Amino acid sequence: MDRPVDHRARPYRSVLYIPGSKERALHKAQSLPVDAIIFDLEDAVAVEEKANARHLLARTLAETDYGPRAKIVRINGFDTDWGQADLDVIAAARPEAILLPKVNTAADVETLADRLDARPETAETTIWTMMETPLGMLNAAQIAAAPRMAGFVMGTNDLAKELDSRFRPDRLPMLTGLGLCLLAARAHGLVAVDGVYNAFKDDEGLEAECAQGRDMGFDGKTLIHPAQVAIANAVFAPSDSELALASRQILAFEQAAARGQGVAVVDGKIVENLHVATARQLLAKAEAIQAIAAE
Ligand SMILES: CC(C)(COP(=O)(O)OP(=O)(O)OC[C@H]1O[C@@H](n2cnc3c(N)ncnc32)[C@H](O)[C@@H]1OP(=O)(O)O)[C@@H](O)C(=O)NCCC(=O)NCCSC(=O)C[C@H](O)C(=O)O
Ligand SMILES: [Mg+2]
Repeated sequence: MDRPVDHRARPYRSVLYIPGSKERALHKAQSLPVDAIIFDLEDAVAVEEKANARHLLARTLAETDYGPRAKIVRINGFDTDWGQADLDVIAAARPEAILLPKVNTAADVETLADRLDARPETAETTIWTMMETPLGMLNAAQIAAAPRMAGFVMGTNDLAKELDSRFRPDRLPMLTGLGLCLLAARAHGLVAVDGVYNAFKDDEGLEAECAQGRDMGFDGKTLIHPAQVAIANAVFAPSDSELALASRQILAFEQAAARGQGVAVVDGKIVENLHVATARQLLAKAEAIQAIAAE
């Protein structure tokens, strides 16, 4: 039997949006140390630029080597005038993943999956969804289980609009929705990336929001400007002290196991096999980050 694909095997600490209409930014991304790029044809592209942007993006994807960065294309929804044309043009570039905005139900994903199934060039393309509507968040578990699903991206701007909530540094109005999506993502083995921090010159605010997202369990943060990349990469990478502790936990547990015991104690805290699994996961993540840095 085939082993299930581990969508979280590669890092997604920094996921940068680039408007598909901005040629200079599309080229700049080749030199930025991001883990993934979302090439955007939706909200970052003005209506009058939609057609040009999709052709510019298809050409750029065909001609440009983005190295180890994961490449995700956000198309417009199929309930707009542009969604189907976006897919028709972008499919030829064999995108790794298509990101569908404003998804409300698993049926939205199935519609896209059927259209991908119908084209040989998108046989390997996975689906990511923007989680940004109240209905979508309430249906997160069914959406996560839909065909070809590989990742969730939180759309906190749209969610704030829909909730009519105010910006708060602690993101209290968002936490229920973010938590529902994280539960669904983890239940179905998906990547989960946190929403953007709009004030792209406020490093302190960004760092605090990244730390909150990391504490909650997100894999990384979506970003809107290159100046945000270093902070997200640092906050979502395992720290030196976390790695040292993980190594000590594994060693202590192995030594305890050799003595026939199922529990070790490190720094006054118990270490059981589940903690060892987390420690191994952390070391694997650090290795994956090193591997893409070396490419
Ligand atoms: C926010 C910006 C409009 C600022 O643009 P600009 O004033 O041009 O920035 P700079 O002059 O500081 O740019 C310096 C250089 O960096 C390049 N650049 C800028 N932004 C990007 C980027 N995103 N990716 C790659 N490169 C970028 C510039 O080209 C300059 O390069 P160079 O001249 O060679 O030095 C702008 O940053 C921007 O448009 N950001 C993206 C906005 C966006 O994508 N928005 C949509 C996604 S957010 C969203 O929709 C979330 C979700 O749906 C929700 O609901 O929450
Ligand atoms: Mg949005």
